[in-house]
Amino acid sequence: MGKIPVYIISGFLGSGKTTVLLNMIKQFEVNNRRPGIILNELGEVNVEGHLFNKREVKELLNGCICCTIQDDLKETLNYFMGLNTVDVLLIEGTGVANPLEIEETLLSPEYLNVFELYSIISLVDASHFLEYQSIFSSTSEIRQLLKEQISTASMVVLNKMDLVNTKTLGKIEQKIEDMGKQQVPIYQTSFGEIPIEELLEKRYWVQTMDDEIVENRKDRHDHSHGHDHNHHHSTINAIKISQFPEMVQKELEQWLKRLPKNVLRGKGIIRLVGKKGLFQLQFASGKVQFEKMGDDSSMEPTIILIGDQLDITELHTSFRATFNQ
Ligand SMILES: Nc1nc2c(ncn2[C@@H]2O[C@H](COP(=O)(O)OP(=O)(O)OP(=O)(O)O)[C@@H](O)[C@H]2O)c(=O)[nH]1
Repeated sequence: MGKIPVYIISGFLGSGKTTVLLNMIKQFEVNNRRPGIILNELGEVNVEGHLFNKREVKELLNGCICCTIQDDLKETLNYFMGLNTVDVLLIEGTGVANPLEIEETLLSPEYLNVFELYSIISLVDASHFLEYQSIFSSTSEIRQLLKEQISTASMVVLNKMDLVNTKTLGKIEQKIEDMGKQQVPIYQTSFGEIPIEELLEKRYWVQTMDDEIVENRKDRHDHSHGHDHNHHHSTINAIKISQFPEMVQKELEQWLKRLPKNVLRGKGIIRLVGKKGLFQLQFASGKVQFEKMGDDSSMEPTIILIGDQLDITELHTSFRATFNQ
């Protein structure tokens, strides 16, 4: 059996990684290929797990595979190695992962003969890119992390183009160019709709010379030794809100939109007053979405908020005050 191709899907919180991942999975299944999926979430539960029902999924929760739970990543890779039923592996990092550490794990000797990294696909939320890059509205850690997610990419996907105008696009392109990304393809899209052959193309190459790994991009060489990575996302945290009754849709929407700016992302499973069943909640790029889940869903209502130095007490108090908890 040949090596198992691996795709890493990176990109900041809410940029569209899961959207692209689901497109890729569908495509593999149409072609009778059996994808293994590794999902990593900062929160202690994955409220999107149901999107991957009946698939070979491993969830790594409550930390980032690029640092605090890197051993879990190795364990999971070992699991897929032993399975023999998976012929492609898709890894979605948390929105604050630096793909470099995942890449390095894959390049370590125990995995090099089993897995073959095909591409690091980096999603960029075009509607928030300039804001996240601005020293006035973002922290240096977030700016650095975004830069790393882009600079490690084999392919950049500029997503959420439906939310930006031409002038903004020009500024984004200039910024990405300033980051030295002229040499990799940059696709502009909405809802991650990129021709599948572009997504799946092998864009990452490793040569082995005298047992020494030489990466395809020399500009990153200093990263591959010394292992002195800065975990720029150390101030990012996630909080879980649970055990709450049905919510009034409008009230929840208003509460989310009024949250402090350091709340960068929200997702959850909720019940809505006057509506049957469970709903998937998405809060990203300042927009709130609700989607009805299947009637067989039986998860406990939960909301996960992710952001930069979130104040748990403040957010819980605000939640309780707004929803009379
Ligand atoms: N308007 C707009 N919304 C989008 C687009 N792509 C994705 N979304 C929405 O943005 C939200 C976040 O998308 P996801 O695919 O979950 O993003 P993610 O990168 O996996 O998010 P994290 O889980 O935070 O890492 C969802 O509500 C999507 O439906 C787009 O191109 N335009």
